[in-house]
Amino acid sequence: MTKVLRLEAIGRRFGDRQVLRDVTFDVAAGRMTGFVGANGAGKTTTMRIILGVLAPDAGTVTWQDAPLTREDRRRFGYMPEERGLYPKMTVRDQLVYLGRLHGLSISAVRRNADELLDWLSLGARADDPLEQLSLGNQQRAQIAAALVHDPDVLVLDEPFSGLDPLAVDTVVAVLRERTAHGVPVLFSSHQLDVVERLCDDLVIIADGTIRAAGSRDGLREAHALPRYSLRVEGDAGWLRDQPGVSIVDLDGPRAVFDLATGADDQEVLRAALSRGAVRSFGPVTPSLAEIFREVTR
Ligand SMILES: Nc1ncnc2c1ncn2[C@@H]1O[C@H](COP(=O)(O)OP(=O)(O)OP(=O)(O)O)[C@@H](O)[C@H]1O
Repeated sequence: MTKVLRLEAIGRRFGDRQVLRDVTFDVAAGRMTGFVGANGAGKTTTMRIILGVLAPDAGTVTWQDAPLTREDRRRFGYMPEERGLYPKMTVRDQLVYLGRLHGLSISAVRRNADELLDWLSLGARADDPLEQLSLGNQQRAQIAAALVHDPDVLVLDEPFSGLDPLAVDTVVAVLRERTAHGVPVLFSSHQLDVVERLCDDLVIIADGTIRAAGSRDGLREAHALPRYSLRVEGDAGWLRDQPGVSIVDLDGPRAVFDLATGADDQEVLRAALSRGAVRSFGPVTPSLAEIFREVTR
């Protein structure tokens, strides 16, 4: 039995619009899986199908190799796009209420709620109604709500939107603690820099189809170009005449260039050293933004 949440060949249409087509990917135990795509690509629809809020027209979602049951889904933590806490209820009361709804004992749920609120730096606001909190703090409360019942699987729709960089780090620490206990975490985000920094695995969706899925580092390698960056002491203009080199960007001592197939990177390095000091030289790995542009073109 593998602790994997698996989507296989999921299809969904709204009216005559096919919004998901053959959506297949895994969210593995103990991994943070970033789910990225443009507006309307199908992320929220996919997450709603995982949670059973919406039924697929085709395909299956399995957890630990078996089709998802209502009981499994009770053990999932979900942060929906439309949020959905009660504005007039205090933060702590809603967490306790939600934890009880998921079947936790009152003592367990109080303990979890207080721990999460502390961890998310919301302890001082625990007895305030949600509507009196800043938007960023309301967002933290939503995250606490998704986590309060110690879920087996976490599905979070845009958990980092509206958070400042420090708050992002706080939330990441809380999620990492969950993955360290083997929980699979699927989160959607528009912030490619944030996803790049903190996901282990990546799923890229465009127009309802999966364009790339796999480990972040594996995808980077798979999409790597024979591209290099070089910084020398003097002017790097000589690179223009170096065999096999095509310049991508040249700015005084700094250059980014592609190497033709078969050209030797060490040859370029030796050429640089023969002209003076070399401050840095190495391959350039593509950023997530570049991979995203390439696979969604
Ligand atoms: N209930 C619905 N009825 C009709 N069309 C819908 C419905 N829900 C979603 N759609 C359409 O399905 C497509 C996918 O929407 P979805 O919300 O899943 O995208 P998303 O990737 O989450 O986008 P965003 O990043 O903007 O939240 C969109 O074209 C959307 O208009």
